[in-house]
Amino acid sequence: MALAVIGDAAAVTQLIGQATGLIAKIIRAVETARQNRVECDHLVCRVSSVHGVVYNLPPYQEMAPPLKVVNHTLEEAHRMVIACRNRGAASQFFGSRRIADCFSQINLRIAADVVILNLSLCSCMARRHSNQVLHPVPNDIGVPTSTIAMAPGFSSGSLQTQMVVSQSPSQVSSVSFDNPRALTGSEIAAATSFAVELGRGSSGRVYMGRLQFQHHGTVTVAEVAVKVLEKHGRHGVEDAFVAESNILSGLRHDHIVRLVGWCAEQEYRMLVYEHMGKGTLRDQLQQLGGCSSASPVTRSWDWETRVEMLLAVARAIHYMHRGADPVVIHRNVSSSNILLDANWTLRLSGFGSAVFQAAGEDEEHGAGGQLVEEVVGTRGYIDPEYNLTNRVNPASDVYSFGVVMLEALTGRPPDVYGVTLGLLVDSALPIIRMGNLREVLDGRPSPQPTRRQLDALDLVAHTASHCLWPGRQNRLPISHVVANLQTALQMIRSNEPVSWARID
Ligand SMILES: Nc1ncnc2c1ncn2[C@@H]1O[C@H](COP(=O)(O)OP(=O)(O)OP(=O)(O)O)[C@@H](O)[C@H]1O
Repeated sequence: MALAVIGDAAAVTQLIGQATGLIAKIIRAVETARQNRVECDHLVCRVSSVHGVVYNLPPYQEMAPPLKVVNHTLEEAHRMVIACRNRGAASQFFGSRRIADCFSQINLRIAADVVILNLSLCSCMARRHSNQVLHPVPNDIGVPTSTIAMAPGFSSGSLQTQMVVSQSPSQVSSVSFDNPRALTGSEIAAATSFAVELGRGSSGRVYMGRLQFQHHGTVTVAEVAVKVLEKHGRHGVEDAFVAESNILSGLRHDHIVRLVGWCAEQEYRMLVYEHMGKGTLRDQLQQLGGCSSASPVTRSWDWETRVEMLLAVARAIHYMHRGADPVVIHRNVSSSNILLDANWTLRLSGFGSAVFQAAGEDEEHGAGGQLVEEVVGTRGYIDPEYNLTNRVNPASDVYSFGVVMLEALTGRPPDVYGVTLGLLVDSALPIIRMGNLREVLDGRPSPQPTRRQLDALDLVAHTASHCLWPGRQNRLPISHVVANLQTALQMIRSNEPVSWARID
């Protein structure tokens, strides 16, 4: 009898738990549905403001590229609104979280497009008044009187700027890699028309430009990449800007991308880097982008080249962890953040999520790590321990680099493998750990690898496997990774047998 009463009580407690869970779910869904309406209202506001800007644009040919991007985004916004209007109330309610995300994404994209439209106009005007200097300046009421008529409802906190044309001759002083410096809006406007997009990342879009460089007294004009930071999800523009300008301007290494300067005028935050003309390591491994059949890398994209490139990245990471003061943790090492310049020199980039190691956190592979507010990084590369605990340390970069090594060995992307969707680490690593490297080895560099190549690649695979332990105290220190890759390269290059010891 007593047992039956206890049984009934447990069942009732379970039902109460279920009911409160459901109530919480419903409240959350109603809140999201309400938020959707707010996002929808924002969309209407943004779209009408874009209308105001676009309607009054001068019909300059240079404005075509940013206008095409705006039109593309507007078409998507239109499709979304139609889809949303045609969905039944019930399906809107149940899919409300997804709808909220889509609306907020499209709002951010429209905002970013308008920034680019304004910057392009600044740049275009600067070119048309080549002996005049243009400064984007804030306007009390946000209405740019001279060039762009404002849409009703735009406030001074909006993305609009006013063009002020001063009569002094345009004087863009040179830049140098040795001394990255603050650049003015007019210098950026003279450097790029924002017409050629080089790529997009989680913190912004990157455009082609040209700047005058000074090196040992010689002045040359060279291509640069201008990144316009934009608000994206929870990542603040300011955080990415401060991280990248502060951290990158202090780093000097042959295999780390070089910052030329930065611009922080009003709401604009821009970073200027040397131009890396041959795309990303990911593109190269996938034979995309700048990887034409005529490319020397494609033709000689053999095992020696791959190991050489891995060694270059490992040296860059070693410098951040052991040579830089304070130590820098990149937090987003991936093959898309490894870029190649016109001479095929490889450099690590994407420092928007990097952090300085906090004082006292000097254990490279300790169980701890510094607590960060948000886990950032790229799917497929994130250290599982950091993902679980929000604590990051240099061993998190070692893990991500382990994934890059797997990509170089298998030629596969980090998050799709074979017929099933999944992470490369989960599918390829167990095979490698069972000693069957050849089953997953990329066949493109050499269909029949030599004995010496196989031995060297075995060492690379062994090293990758020791970077990829879930527990960070078991992972190899980056100095051991560098030593093993050096040995592997020596083995591939040498005609003589190389005596070597792998370092675990
Ligand atoms: N210096 C450069 N030269 C040429 N192209 C570049 C350069 N920097 C970035 N890009 C291109 O722009 C893309 C995005 O850049 P980047 O990775 O720096 O952006 P991000 O917002 O920091 O990205 P994430 O944080 O997602 O790594 C790159 O994948 C590359 O295609």
